[in-house]
Amino acid sequence: MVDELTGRTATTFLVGIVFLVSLSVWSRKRNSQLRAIPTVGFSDPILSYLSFLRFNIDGVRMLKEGYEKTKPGLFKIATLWTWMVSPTSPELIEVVRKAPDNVLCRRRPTEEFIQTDYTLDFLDKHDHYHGHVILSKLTRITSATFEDIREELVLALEDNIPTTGKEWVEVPALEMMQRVICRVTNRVFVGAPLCRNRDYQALNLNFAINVMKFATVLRLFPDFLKPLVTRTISNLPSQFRREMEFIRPMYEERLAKMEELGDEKWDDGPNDMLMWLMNESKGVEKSLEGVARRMLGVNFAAIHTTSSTMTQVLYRLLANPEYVEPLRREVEAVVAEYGWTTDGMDKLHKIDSFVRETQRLDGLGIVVLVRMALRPFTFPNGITIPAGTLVAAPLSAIHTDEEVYTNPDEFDGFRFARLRESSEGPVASKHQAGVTSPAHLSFGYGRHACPGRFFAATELKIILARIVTAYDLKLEEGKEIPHDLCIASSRIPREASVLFRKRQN
Ligand code: HEM
Repeated sequence: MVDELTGRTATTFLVGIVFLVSLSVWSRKRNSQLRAIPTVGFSDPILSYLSFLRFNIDGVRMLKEGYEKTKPGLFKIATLWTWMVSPTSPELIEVVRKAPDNVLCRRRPTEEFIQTDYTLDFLDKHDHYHGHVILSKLTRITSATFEDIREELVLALEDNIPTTGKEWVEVPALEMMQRVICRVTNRVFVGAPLCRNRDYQALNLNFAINVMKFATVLRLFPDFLKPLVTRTISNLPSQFRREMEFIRPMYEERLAKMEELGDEKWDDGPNDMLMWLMNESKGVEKSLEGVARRMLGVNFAAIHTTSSTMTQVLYRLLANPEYVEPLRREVEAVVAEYGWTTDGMDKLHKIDSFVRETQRLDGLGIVVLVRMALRPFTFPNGITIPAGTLVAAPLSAIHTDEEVYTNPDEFDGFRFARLRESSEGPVASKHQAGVTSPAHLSFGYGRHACPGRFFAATELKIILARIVTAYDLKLEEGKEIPHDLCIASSRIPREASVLFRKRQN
């Protein structure tokens, strides 16, 4: 028995050694091709794994170090299987932005991270038409849709912040924002009353969490086992079925009407995401199942991103309460002149700036424009990276570069409002929330920049405007805002209780 155990331990040990040696040989090879690029942490094939571990908890500092030492060049940091190469100048970022997808691919890193083949394969692989729908339809919010958003927001905040009289109520900020944003967003995706259905909201909120959990488990398995693991434990198919049941009545009614109209245009037809997807989808994607999956996918992209950002905005406001009064005054002056309208939203420069500044310093990730080289790629400085290398812009370092921003580490809520007022024409609009550039990358940059960014910016602004004008808010005595949780390249706000009451002055 003891002999058997010793034998088994020795075999495991031997397999481990062989594995590490092969890994080392293999990574030495990949390393040699990138020798010309300075490393943050260890360049040595084996020790570089220590740097990979460090990146998981200390990424912001490592990016800053690489950025400051190598600007305007390139630096690299070890990831588990490959190297991540980071461009540090606007010119190099432009080079990455312009590279075609068959050279620097956007889809491949996401495929690995979300395991899209087994979770959301329909979203990326076969047909990306929802991106066009988001950009062309969701961005152009009509005044009727804007009025719907406002109405839903007022009701959603009342339901989720149950204030009575002058009493303060304690609300978990992140959870509240998730519910509010899920409901408001779905007012535009499926309309009322479905957007108010708690089970429908829970399905859309949990779907994203379940995808991420399942992808984390799947990454532990070799490729050949993934189909089996998916068939055995994935709960995503049952969620697709539930989404189908929720939208079935609307889908079938609309389909019948569309068939009845034939080639004729449905002039006063519904104006929501469900309808846009039904109109734009083709072939199998037009089926109830195709549209239901796509609805879940669009919710996946929209809800947690916006609600985490809005939570960060709220935390910045709590940490800097001196902004509340000037924000209130701005909203009241604008609403008095334009009402709660899209035109009015465009005039909320301070609100806009506060959101953009929060995204500059907080945001949801510390790198962006993440691409994988599918073939060797040569930068203008002559350095070639081999296929399989990751490329990613060091967002957190760029956003805190003193050559780009004055007092870059200071939260200056009206920074972008001042920049906007001191410039004119198209240059002024560069500083608006939702607009991307090599200096402000929270929504990405270039042809793969977030297509939902203008909608997200509108939501964030109207929510902030409503909260400052309708509520007083503070933290409980002695409590502080928790720092965001930074793991590897992701950054998410933690939960905190916030005290709200109806506005008193
Ligand atoms: C504050 C909220 C949001 C943030 C911070 C955010 C951020 C991002 C970022 C950084 C990317 C990747 C860009 C790149 O790879 O270069 C992205 C992609 C994407 N986002 Fe957003 N997003 C937000 C809200 C939304 C909303 C509301 C929607 C939809 C309604 C949406 C839909 C998408 C889609 C479909 C993509 C993939 C685009 C492509 O591959 O071409 N996002 N987003």
